[in-house]
Amino acid sequence: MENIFRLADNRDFFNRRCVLINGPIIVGAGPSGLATAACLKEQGVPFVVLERADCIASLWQKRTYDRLKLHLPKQFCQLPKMPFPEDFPEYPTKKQFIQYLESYATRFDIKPQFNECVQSARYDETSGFWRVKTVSSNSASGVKPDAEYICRWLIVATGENAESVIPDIEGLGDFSGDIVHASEYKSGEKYRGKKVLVVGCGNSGMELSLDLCNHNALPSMVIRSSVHVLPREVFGRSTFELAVLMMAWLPLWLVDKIMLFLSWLVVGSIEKYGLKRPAMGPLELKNKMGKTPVLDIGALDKIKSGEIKVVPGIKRFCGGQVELVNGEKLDVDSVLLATGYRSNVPCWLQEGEFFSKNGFPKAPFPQGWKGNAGLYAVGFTRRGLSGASSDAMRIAEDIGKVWKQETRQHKKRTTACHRRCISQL
Ligand SMILES: Cc1cc2nc3c(=O)[nH]c(=O)nc-3n(C[C@H](O)[C@H](O)[C@H](O)COP(=O)(O)OP(=O)(O)OC[C@H]3O[C@@H](n4cnc5c(N)ncnc54)[C@H](O)[C@@H]3O)c2cc1C
Ligand SMILES: NC(=O)C1=CN([C@@H]2O[C@H](COP(=O)(O)OP(=O)(O)OC[C@H]3O[C@@H](n4cnc5c(N)ncnc54)[C@H](OP(=O)(O)O)[C@@H]3O)[C@@H](O)[C@H]2O)C=CC1
Ligand SMILES: O=C(O)C(=O)Cc1c[nH]c2ccccc12
Repeated sequence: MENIFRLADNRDFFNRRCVLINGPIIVGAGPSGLATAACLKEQGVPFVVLERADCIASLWQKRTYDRLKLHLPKQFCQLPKMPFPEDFPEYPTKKQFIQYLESYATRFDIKPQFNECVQSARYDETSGFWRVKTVSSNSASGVKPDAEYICRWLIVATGENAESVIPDIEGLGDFSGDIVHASEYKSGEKYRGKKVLVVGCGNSGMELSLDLCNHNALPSMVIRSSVHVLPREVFGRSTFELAVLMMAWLPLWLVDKIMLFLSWLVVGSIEKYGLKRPAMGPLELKNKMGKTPVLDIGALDKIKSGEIKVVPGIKRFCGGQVELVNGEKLDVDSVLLATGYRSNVPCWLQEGEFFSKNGFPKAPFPQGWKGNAGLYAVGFTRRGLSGASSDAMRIAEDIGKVWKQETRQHKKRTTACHRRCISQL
């Protein structure tokens, strides 16, 4: 690869490969990393993408269930510079979305370095470069040595869902049945006839409970606090699209009130089924706390019919039983943890100014894409794929400007000088 230079003495004390990258490093080959890579290509900026998994979009390919579909209409989920194929439905399936991402990577000739997990990254004030250390995992093509990359720009694209959240609940470790996080659930097939406790009532908890019903399992869903459930469509129009249209004219609080009124018209009152609504409106809650409202695709009907039982918070697990905060005890065969995800940035990025302790940029959207010293973040807007696309375009334009200026100047320099720059590192 022309944008990678091996340093003269290219092994460190731990026998790590030391590699100088001419251009930015993108950490993560999910939709955010791919979108940024495509936009950089257009700007003529070379880059390297490092991905811990052995494929692109590993969240979608390896950590989601079979029946998953995009829950926002397709126009809100496509990446920059390449629309979805016209024959895709309004809500593409997971398979279609992955197919789209594969063709996206091919179209923009994006070839990530797979099986390389970024273990640490820090800015070296003295040299003015980022030092990025990776650990390689074994791949079909053999064992790669660990590496240290050195670069001017670091683009964090590891996602809001990098790690699964496993709650610390008394007795969970000793539970006698099987425990699976939503990210490992594929289908309800193997739960047929089983009593399944689904912990959590976000989009994952709701959709897994629905899938369990469709496979004749017996789900009980834990709702420990409150939740906004909105129908995915109102009167044949996407609820999300209606909200976006209204946001152009009306203040957020009013849009929230209208959304709740429309939801009430379509699904009626949900309180009588054990679902308490948060005090804050659905869009305000998403913006302020990052909590996504549930866009219902059928779980609510199953709750109304009693096929999904709603239960309050968990006190403890005891053998094959769960004790709830209201004192009720339930026999449980399996536990599904639909307890959400977290960013992994604090585990590897040695930086405390731009990113906060929760692994998200401190500045709210639309400011959280650019930090200091060549640091960028894409896909941490809590606005799904459309937020990632808007970050990606901003980042590429920003780096592209500097790149063009510098390459113009660089052309005037001699090759000898170029060599001197590298050997100074
Ligand atoms: C079940 C589910 C359904 C969703 N549905 C929608 C939807 O319909 N519409 C929507 O807009 N959004 C949706 N989202 C939100 C989701 O965040 C986006 O769809 C999208 O996947 C975000 O892309 P990303 O590239 O930022 O993160 P990811 O897709 O998570 O990609 C990040 C990549 O970084 C890699 N990585 C992580 N850490 C490291 C490391 N240290 N070193 C190297 N590589 C690393 C990961 O392996 C991964 O491949 C959904 C999320 C989930 C969990
Ligand atoms: N395209 C699609 O159709 C889908 C999209 N998604 C998206 O993926 C992202 C993640 O969603 P999801 O996985 O649902 O995660 P969320 O973070 O949205 O929800 C986590 C849920 O787990 C609950 N919870 C956490 N810990 C406990 C505990 N100890 N006891 C009881 N309940 C607990 C939370 O309750 P509390 O609120 O009280 O903290 C909350 O209800 C979202 O952005 C979502 O929109 C997910 C699935 C499908
Ligand atoms: O699916 C997700 O997690 C998203 O973040 C998509 C999304 C962005 N803004 C929203 C508002 C309501 C429901 C979903 C989303």
